[in-house]
Amino acid sequence: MKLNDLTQQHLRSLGLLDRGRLGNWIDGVEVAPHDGGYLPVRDPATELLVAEVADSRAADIDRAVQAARRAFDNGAWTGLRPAERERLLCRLADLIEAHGDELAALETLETGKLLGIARAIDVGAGAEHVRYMAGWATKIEGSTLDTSIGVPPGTRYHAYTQREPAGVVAAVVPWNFPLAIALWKVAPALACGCTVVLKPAPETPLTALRLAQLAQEAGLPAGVLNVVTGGGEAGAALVAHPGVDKISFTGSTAVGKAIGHTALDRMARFTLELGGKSPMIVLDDMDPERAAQGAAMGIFFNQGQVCTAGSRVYVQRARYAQMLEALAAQAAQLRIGSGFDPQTQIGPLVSQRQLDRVMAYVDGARAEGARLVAGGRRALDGGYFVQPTVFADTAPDQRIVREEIFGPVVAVMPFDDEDEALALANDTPYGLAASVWSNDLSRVHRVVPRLKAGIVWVNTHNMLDNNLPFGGHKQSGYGRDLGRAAIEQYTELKSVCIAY
Ligand SMILES: NC(=O)c1ccc[n+]([C@@H]2O[C@H](COP(=O)([O-])OP(=O)(O)OC[C@H]3O[C@@H](n4cnc5c(N)ncnc54)[C@H](O)[C@@H]3O)[C@@H](O)[C@H]2O)c1
Ligand SMILES: O=S(=O)(O)c1ccc(CO)cc1
Repeated sequence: MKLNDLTQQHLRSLGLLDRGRLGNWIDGVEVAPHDGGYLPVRDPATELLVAEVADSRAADIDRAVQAARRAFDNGAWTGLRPAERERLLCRLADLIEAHGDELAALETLETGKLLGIARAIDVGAGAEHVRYMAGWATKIEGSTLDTSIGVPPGTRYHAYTQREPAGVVAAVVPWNFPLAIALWKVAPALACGCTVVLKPAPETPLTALRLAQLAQEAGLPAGVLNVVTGGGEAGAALVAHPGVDKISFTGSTAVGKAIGHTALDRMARFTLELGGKSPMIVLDDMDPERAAQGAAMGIFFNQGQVCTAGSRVYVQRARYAQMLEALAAQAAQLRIGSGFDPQTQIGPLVSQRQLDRVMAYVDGARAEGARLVAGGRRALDGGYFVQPTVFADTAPDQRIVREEIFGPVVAVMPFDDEDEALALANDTPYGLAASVWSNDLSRVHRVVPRLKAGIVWVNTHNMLDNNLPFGGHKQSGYGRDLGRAAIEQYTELKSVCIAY
């Protein structure tokens, strides 16, 4: 199969055709894998091979961690004045923006996502995030304390706390927002004076490798940001490496738990951003058309490959039929196609594996007796496309209600009162996000505190901000990305006590 004309035209204009084989980025240079081979990177819209990247093994990981260790220990980055780190990170943000067309095209090429989303979120919000975190480099502070122990008599103490960089950071990221999520980890780590080994998902390594080159162009010293490509084996070797002080992972809950165990064995610090099964609660004072629009955005944005996707929608019974009809109509209208086509609203899923996984959930839901009201089939010829799919009247114990699908599939269910809505919404091991849809402030204030989720939206869904800490309750994670909270994740607190 050939790259479709649109993709080809777009990539040729940016000089991105025929990327060939790409090695790891270690210590400021491209390095071929030591003993592993190469992994294919495919365009999900056409299934065509677009590049091959290193399938890294322990020796490659060791080389990258050693480079990051040297760069940390020699003080070339950590020892810089914070204002200088800020300046270099701002330069990196400028370069990300200056190469925005290229980075967005690479992101669409490897994920299949809409070019507009790649431009706005992975590139636009990503660059803003680097700038936001650069600002923190000069604002990391501790506190002074008045100690009054008075032992031995006559001795006084002056005490203070300071935050120090956590050390060498292993950042392991997924494929849904490859550049944005990489930057959520790389930017605060670098702002705090850490050095980084970044491992992107095997499906989406291209923007991470380009980011490392841009970091060098921005003036970051060699070894400060290293990128190793590969799959689970590479990730496992990285997080188990004794030279890694801090692990920052975004991905599935199963892998996150395994990483947590590995980290605890040597007491490495860790942040885990994991899966979700996020509920939307629509109260009966809400306009069902508006709620349906919100639900469509909540579940179909990025083909549902969003960890906060609103994949369970609970609607108060008086509005249930209307809202279901409106949501099904919206799902049926969405235009499916290449992410490079500006008319497209739903692109392909990221891989054959993800397509098979999502279709297994859809087929399983049918077999379990869920009522299909929209979609339910693969779309187009070739490529990993799935129709936006709506199931109704699903039961709390069905797999599409309990398990994370990570695709454009939503289950819509009725409820009678707020207590029932909250019981259903909280009936999950996950606790990443939730949304409430109502214009009645008293009802909103009653419901929000009772939702067990790291972020709760009111009359919106999937909205993140660089300033707003993001992470999960329950099995959706440990620690936080974004905002000031992220700075705490990449620093160690030290107390200093001086007798005088
Ligand atoms: N909470 C969040 O912020 C957030 C954001 C996006 C995605 N996610 C989650 O990510 C998942 C989808 O992404 P995925 O399929 O790439 O997840 P995944 O857990 O399979 O892989 C994530 C990353 O971990 C690596 N990896 C796999 N096995 C590993 C191991 N044993 N040790 C170390 N690294 C390993 C992968 O190569 C990849 O880079 C979903 O569950 C989704 O909810 C969470
Ligand atoms: O990383 S994710 O949680 O999947 C995510 C959610 C929302 C957005 C857009 O605001 C980006 C990434």
